[in-house]
Amino acid sequence: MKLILKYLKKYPKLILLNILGIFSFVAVQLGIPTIMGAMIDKGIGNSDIDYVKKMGMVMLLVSIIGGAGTILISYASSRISTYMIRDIRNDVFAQSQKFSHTEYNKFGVSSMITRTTSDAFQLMLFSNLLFRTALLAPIMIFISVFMTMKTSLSLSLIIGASFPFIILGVIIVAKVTNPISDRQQRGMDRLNRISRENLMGTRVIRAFRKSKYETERFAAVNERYASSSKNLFKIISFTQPAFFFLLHLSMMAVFWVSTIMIDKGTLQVGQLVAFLDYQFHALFSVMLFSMVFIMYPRARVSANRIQELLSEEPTITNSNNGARDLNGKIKLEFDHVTFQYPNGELPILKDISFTANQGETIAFIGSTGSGKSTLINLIPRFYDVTKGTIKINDMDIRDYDIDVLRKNIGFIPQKAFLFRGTIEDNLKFGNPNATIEEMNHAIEIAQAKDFIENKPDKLQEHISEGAKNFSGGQKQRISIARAIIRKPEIYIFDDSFSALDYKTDATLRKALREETRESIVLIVAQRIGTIMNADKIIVLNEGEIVGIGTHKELLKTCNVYYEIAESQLRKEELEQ
Ligand SMILES: Nc1ncnc2c1ncn2[C@@H]1O[C@H](COP(=O)(O)OP(=O)(O)OP(=O)(O)O)[C@@H](O)[C@H]1O
Repeated sequence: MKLILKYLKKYPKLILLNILGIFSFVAVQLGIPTIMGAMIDKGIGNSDIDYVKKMGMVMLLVSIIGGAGTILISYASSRISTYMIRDIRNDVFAQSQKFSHTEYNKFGVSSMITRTTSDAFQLMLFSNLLFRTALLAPIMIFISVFMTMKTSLSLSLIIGASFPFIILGVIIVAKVTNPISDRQQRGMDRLNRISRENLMGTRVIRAFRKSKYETERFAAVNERYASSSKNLFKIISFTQPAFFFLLHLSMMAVFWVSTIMIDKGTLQVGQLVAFLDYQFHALFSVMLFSMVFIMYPRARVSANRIQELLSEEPTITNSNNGARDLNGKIKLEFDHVTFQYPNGELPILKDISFTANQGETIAFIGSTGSGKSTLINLIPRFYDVTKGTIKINDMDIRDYDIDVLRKNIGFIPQKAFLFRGTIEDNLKFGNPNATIEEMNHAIEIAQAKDFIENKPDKLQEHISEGAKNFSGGQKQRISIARAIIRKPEIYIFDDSFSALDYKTDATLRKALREETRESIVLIVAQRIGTIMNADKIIVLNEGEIVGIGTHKELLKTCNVYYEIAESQLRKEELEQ
């Protein structure tokens, strides 16, 4: 509810329209039975056709006003709920942009998608119901109860007797549905997760002939989801017939008592008609109001899940008044850096120290899982160090404005990720103001010019979702060009040449050397050939530096490096 109230404040005009609609609706709905009662008793009872005509006109006018009120309620409530959910979705998305990898790992991508889609939708349904009925129903209940009592006190006691049963029913339903709603939304998370995994891993699933297994796995999770939804709808759908049963029961009692009263002359037929209408409004409004309480637990689960995202404090925060400039010649320094993943038990990097100066190429090599990617992920602050400091130009990177820090880094990830759009759109992701010359220069260095020229639409060639219409090597080269366009101070290549053939790899690195003369280049690679010309090679083993030096120095001083080189180079190359 707090979440809804917070967003509601933005739309005072629509709230006002909603209230206006509610009041005209209430006045009309509750005015009509009085007019009807008078028409029957004074008009039909006295055969006064003029009176019936006059009251008929009044009734018509009142109905038109009532119709306008209903339209106003629908207009205002649907607008408020739609805008509100739009704002919530925007805020959740903006918040997710602030999240570091730690928060992504904590929530899981699938759950974040469910929260912005399914949970937001649940909240929209509930808020729509809320704005239509939350104010309307209590006013209707209050006035129609008053009118029933005014029409006949003894008959109203009969209706009053059904109220405690309705309230008790609502409490029971709310209590029972709360845990089921929670299970249902978590089931939706699981469904999303499996769908995503399957859609992304289709080729693996087919290659390993696991389609049947995956279909069964999906069906099992889907069945669990359907079962909790079924239980929820069963309970909710049971409430309406139960309510109407109570309504009819009380109507029967009213008819029974009123027959006696009319016989005795203490009640008129018109009064009975008006009473029945008021009774219907009173009980129907109670039912509407009950629906708010019945739907509330489900909406609360969704609201809590959204609120949990919105109130999550990102672990990586931007320094207040962080430095806006890197100042002078670029220098990067790791000073006794230790790092442990928030969900991990042991440090992945231990006491890492090294310095990289402007114009230098530093390479990282080591067995898989030795911590190479983890190390370079610390530089753009995807994670923050656990101990020690990373400095750029002698200042802790946490003291820089995070945008300035990242603007100066050209990051080329292990798995090239391209967005749906054109090649040009993707290049401009690196620098929206890049000119055509700059783009051509970047694709030339990235050795992407030839294949782009061969595409029918050149730079305008369409990239499909997940860049499925490009090969692994082509994707890598576009993602390298995207980083070059930024002209960053620090280049980070995380195994970004792995999908290139040896010749392209060598030509690309040669062209890059010219381009990056004024920058620091950090390269993570598995191939010795890719890094042997680096100014400094850092050998990692189980998160520790076990060797620093040039290729030649390391061959002599570092066993781990020698073993890697031995497995990849010919004997003569080793002895050179
Ligand atoms: N998000 C994470 N949460 C917890 N542990 C992680 C996470 N990412 C990586 N690790 C662990 O950190 C260790 C180092 O992984 P990292 O990816 O840095 O190795 P790497 O040297 O780059 O390996 P590769 O050459 O195979 O890419 C591994 O044991 C891995 O399981």
